Amino acid sequence: MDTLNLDRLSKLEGIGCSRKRREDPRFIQGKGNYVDDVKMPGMLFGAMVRSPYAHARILRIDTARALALPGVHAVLTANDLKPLNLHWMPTLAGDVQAVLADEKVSFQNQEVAFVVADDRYIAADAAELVDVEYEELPAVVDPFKALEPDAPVIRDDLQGKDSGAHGARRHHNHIFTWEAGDKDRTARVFENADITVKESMLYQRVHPCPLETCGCVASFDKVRGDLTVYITSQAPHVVRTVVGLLSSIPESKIRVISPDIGGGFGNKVGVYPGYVAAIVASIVLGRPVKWIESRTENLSSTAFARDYHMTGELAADADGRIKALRVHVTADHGAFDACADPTKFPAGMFHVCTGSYDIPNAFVSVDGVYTNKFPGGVAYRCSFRVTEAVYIIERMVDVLAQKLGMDKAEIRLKNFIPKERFPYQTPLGLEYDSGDYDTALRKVMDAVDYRALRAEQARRRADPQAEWLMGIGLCTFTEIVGAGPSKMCDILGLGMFDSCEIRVHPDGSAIARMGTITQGQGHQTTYAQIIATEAGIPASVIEVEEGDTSTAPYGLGTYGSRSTPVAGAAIARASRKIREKARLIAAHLLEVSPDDVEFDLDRYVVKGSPDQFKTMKEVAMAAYNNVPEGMEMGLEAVDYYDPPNFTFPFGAYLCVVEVNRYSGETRVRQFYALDDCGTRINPMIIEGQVHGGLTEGYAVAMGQEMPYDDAGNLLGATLMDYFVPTAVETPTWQTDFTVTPSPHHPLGAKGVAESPHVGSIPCFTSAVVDAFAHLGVTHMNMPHNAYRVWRQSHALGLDKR
Ligand code: PCD
Ligand SMILES: [Cu+]
Repeated sequence: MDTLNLDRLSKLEGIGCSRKRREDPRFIQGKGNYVDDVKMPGMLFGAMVRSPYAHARILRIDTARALALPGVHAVLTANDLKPLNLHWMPTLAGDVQAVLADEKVSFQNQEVAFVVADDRYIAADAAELVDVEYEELPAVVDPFKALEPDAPVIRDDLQGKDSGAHGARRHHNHIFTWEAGDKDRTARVFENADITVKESMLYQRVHPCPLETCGCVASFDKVRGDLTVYITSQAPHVVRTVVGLLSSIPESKIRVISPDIGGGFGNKVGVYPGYVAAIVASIVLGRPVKWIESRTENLSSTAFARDYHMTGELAADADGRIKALRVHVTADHGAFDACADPTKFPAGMFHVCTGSYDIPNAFVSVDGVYTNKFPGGVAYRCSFRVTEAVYIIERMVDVLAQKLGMDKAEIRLKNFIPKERFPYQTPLGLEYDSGDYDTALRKVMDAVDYRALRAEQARRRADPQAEWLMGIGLCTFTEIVGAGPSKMCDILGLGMFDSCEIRVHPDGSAIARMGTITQGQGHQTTYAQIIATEAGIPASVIEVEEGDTSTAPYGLGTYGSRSTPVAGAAIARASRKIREKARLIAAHLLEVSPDDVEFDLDRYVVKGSPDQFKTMKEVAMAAYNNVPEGMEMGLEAVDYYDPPNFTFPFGAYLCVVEVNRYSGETRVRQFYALDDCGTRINPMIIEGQVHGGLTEGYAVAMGQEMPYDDAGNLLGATLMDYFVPTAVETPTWQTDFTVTPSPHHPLGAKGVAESPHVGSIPCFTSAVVDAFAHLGVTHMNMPHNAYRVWRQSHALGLDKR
């Protein structure tokens, strides 16, 4: 391209450009607008009264003392919600959840009553004046114990129901059994295999812990009958539909606005009791009501992640060819099944657990179980149980390599799905769109000099005095993102498409609106880049707006790295519709046939005579005064995109750790992350997303957990206990990429934001275990904090001086 064209190209700041983030100037100046910044005239504040017990009968609630406190306007309990039929609400998983506890509580910090007062302080004081009399019941926090015959009944409301939203229930605390694959054939392969390995592991309960906690401001206008809800939600349209269904207010009278969001990470997909309570309070009192969670409320009641007890088995030939995979999961869902998954998949996309490998036979089953823990099961930087799936397969491949005495990299290279085999049908029912795993892993091995690392490790292992043990971890993962094809994926019956609407103004600038909502990812920056390339409008004059249901087209929201695969495609297609109409207008202006005009970056050129052209800016003006005979005025387009399949980003990660045999301290010496997300829209944003995902992966692998005591007390729901790494703890990341475009996405782009989280977690475990692997250790459960790692060292006698 000559310099003139390069100049025009760079002015567009389109796909592939590391354009600076449009949203940052307001964030770094403290000018963001979050839910807690919303202030309305006459606004009241709500606070929750919560249960101190994990399991108890409620004998009596006395609100008199609270109501007597000056400044208190109302105290809502289940009894107030009953006439409205709102004391229970449906969950995304087809279960129901108590909004305010009805007769009994089933987890610690469960919502019992909602106090509304003039300000936060009065509300908090009044919450302490609500007298609740409990009769404590035995609690169960272990899903295996919950399935014992005489285990306490957690859900009285389900007694006698032998089936639920996902089929048969075989015990009063059993929720569902979900299966995929061929059980009998897989069993036969295991019986006849040369080698089999088996390992059980816990992917511990964690919490997404966004910086901004959950909250909303509900405002019901009694005169007009309109309900406006400002909410920190990853799916504002879905919230509008749910609120409409629950309240019988028509959706046309409900406006849901997600303003700036201080991180979502799956925590802000669901509808929580606090939202319902604030909305009801606003309707009852006719005044705006704000409810904002405290940190402890966030960490103990809205949406945990993981809590998967997994057993994996692999069958292989003596030379290391994998023949079959079998996995069983006991999934602890807490007291209500509120997992945020597409309706048909109670274990999300767990069946991506055959990973990057060509495994001919597989069978997976998942049992969901109730315990006295808070509900959730959200996709914490993971597209619905994908991180659990990647964890089990990556761990099992390591375990198999160990049993065979093979190198971890070698066994992977031997079993990868070859790139010629895509689209690839997995034995668990998915079709991978594209991949090139071999190239990715080899690139990483070269970049880090894998052989030299192994040689260094061998020397270290041979030295009995070495204080620091060296471990090398590998992970070659396949993600599944972009939920999803409506034939497979829906939420409450709504297909998981997404949308884009673009309006080009007479001066050539534009506004674009989508059904997704950024929580920090930078959509305002990257979406404009797609339009720039596809419609020839400079990104700098495109406003991107999301999150207001009164202006944005309906969409299912942002989670599961679905924005690029789904909304990104809608944006490309809407832009192409604009481009097509613009071409007809340009031809009209140039007085030639439309077939003789072609699109060139930012203009329409008469084929063969580059001097004859109309710029997109000129066309935009003409769209409002001079269009071809019979054409409608204006220049706008809408697109609703229902993807034909998911996209399957992948990556190869390597981690080197140093483990102190005396203290258990683990230092990450090197972390090399190669990601392939197909076509890259903004390389700088991708790198930032990868850094963020790796840091959250480090958090989960090395420190995050939500432990309970036997009475069901959550130990440590504060940031004193719950590990959120700062710049001090965070290792240095090295990033790299390959580009394998998705064949079915209009831009070839796949999601990227979750991959680093999903891929890094097993990589850290792989590295820590590897430090002890020569002594026969095959697995260590997370989190790999110093105490737990020291215990391993101690068990092997390594900590003796
Ligand atoms: N190829 C490509 C891809 C992508 N990109 C970019 O990057 C980003 C991202 O993307 P994605 O992957 O598509 O994704 P989304 O959908 O957008 O998002 C979501 C994600 O995102 C992440 N990241 C982040 N960041 C921030 N800052 N914040 C937040 O919150 C967050 N979150 C997280 C999570 S968790 Mo879930 O919800 O759990 O499921 S899911 C998730 C954006 O901006 C885009 O545009 C590009 O450029 N290229
Ligand atoms: Cu997940």
